[in-house]
Amino acid sequence: MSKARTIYDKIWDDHLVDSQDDGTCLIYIDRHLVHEVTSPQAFEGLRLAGRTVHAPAKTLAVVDHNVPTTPDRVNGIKNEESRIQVAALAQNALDFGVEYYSEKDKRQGIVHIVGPEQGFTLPGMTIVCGDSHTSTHGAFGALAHGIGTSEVEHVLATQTLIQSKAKNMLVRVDGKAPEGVTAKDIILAIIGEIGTAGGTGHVIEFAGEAIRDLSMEGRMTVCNMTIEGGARAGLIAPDEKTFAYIKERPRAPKGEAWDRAVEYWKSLTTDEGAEYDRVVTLNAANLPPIVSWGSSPEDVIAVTGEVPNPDDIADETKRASKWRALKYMGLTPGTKITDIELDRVFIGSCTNGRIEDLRAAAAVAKGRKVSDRVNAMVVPGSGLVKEQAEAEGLDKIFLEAGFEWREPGCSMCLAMNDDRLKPEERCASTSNRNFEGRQGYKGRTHLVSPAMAAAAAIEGRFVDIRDWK
Ligand SMILES: CC(C)[C@H](C(=O)O)[C@@H](O)C(=O)O
Ligand code: SF4
Repeated sequence: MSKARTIYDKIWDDHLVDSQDDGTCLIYIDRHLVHEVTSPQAFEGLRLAGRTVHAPAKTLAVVDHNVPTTPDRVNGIKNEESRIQVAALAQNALDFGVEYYSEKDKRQGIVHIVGPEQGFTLPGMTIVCGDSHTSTHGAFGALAHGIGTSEVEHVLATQTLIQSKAKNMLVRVDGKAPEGVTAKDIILAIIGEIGTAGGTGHVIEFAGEAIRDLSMEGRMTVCNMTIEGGARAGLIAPDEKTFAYIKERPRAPKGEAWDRAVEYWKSLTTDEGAEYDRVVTLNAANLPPIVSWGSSPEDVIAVTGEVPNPDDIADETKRASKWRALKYMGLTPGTKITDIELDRVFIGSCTNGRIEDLRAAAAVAKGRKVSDRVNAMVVPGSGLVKEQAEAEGLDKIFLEAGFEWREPGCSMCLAMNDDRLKPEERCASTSNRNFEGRQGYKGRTHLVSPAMAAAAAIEGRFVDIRDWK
């Protein structure tokens, strides 16, 4: 009998083109997503070498990082650097015959939201993009990871990638998540547990009742932040929820091809008896809503908690780094999380910019008003998310409550456009990174779920969504 395999092993085996004695392998890439930040030199490389894109139909380009999110963007991008980068992608896509969604196309949005929406992302596939949060697509049981610009060029030219096989890690989240505890809280808790280097060298498979219970949107949130736990990729075995999400998407297989695909997708589960190199288990029933307090996604605490005291850390280097984080964040040990006041709230990003996230935030915002001290914005993850939200009247709820309602893009997740924090401004953000300067020079980011962010906008400080009426 052949060896029991994990879902990662299976996808890997199905894509292996060549393997050398030293472990260097060549794998076939099924899907390549391209955005404006990491692709210009790659296309330039092709041009210089006189090469073409090997499989244009397996490549999809979309602008997200640099596009402004104000409605006047249809009249042209004012910021010169952004304008040049966006124009370069448009030109490259045209020159190389790659499908391209511009800021004027309603299918445009954050690359990791667009792929699944279009049915471009499918189970069992290998998917790459010059972007670390490509791990998002693992929610569909695809092997998806970020690559560097020289690899983008390699994939464009050959539709293959040089890789070595990673180790297998299982993160099992048992139990039922309590009301008010979301996918975002689950993944923040996991990163808090394993640390930002915890997944290094591994592909993480997420399993367990709490993961199964998540919607596809929630699973994408979990896989999105796998990269913040240091892992190469994260994935979740596909199931009926996955198939239901994909069915009828523009690029999903149709008719007989659909039936054959589903049959294959059903085989993408980890075999009984397959071995993992590392196993971590958590119980979702014990999880609270979580807020990050520092400048690393592992710096997390329950909303009911207090800012920790770095002096309690034995390791000297770590202690110093956490003191630095507190100084940067303008916080003192012992401060109750619910006493932290906010200036800004950002609801959006490839972590939490999907329709379900906006629904959760709108449910909190409905009939309420954003605090006078807070400037809050909602940025749908794609034009289609925006359209759906507007059809449901969510835009009105947000606008009446005093939130700004924007056009799709990465926005204040990383401040590559005009959406950014001023120095020392404090923001509750549904994004995935709280590094120094991430949302603007000297800006202070607290990572939270969409409902927690919306409630913080209304109260002007963090509140425990579980007992907030
Ligand atoms: C700009 C891009 C290369 C980057 C990434 O790789 O993740 C960005 O999307 C981010 O979230 O920091
Ligand atoms: S939304 Fe943020 S994390 Fe996602 S791709 Fe854009 S910049 Fe990166």
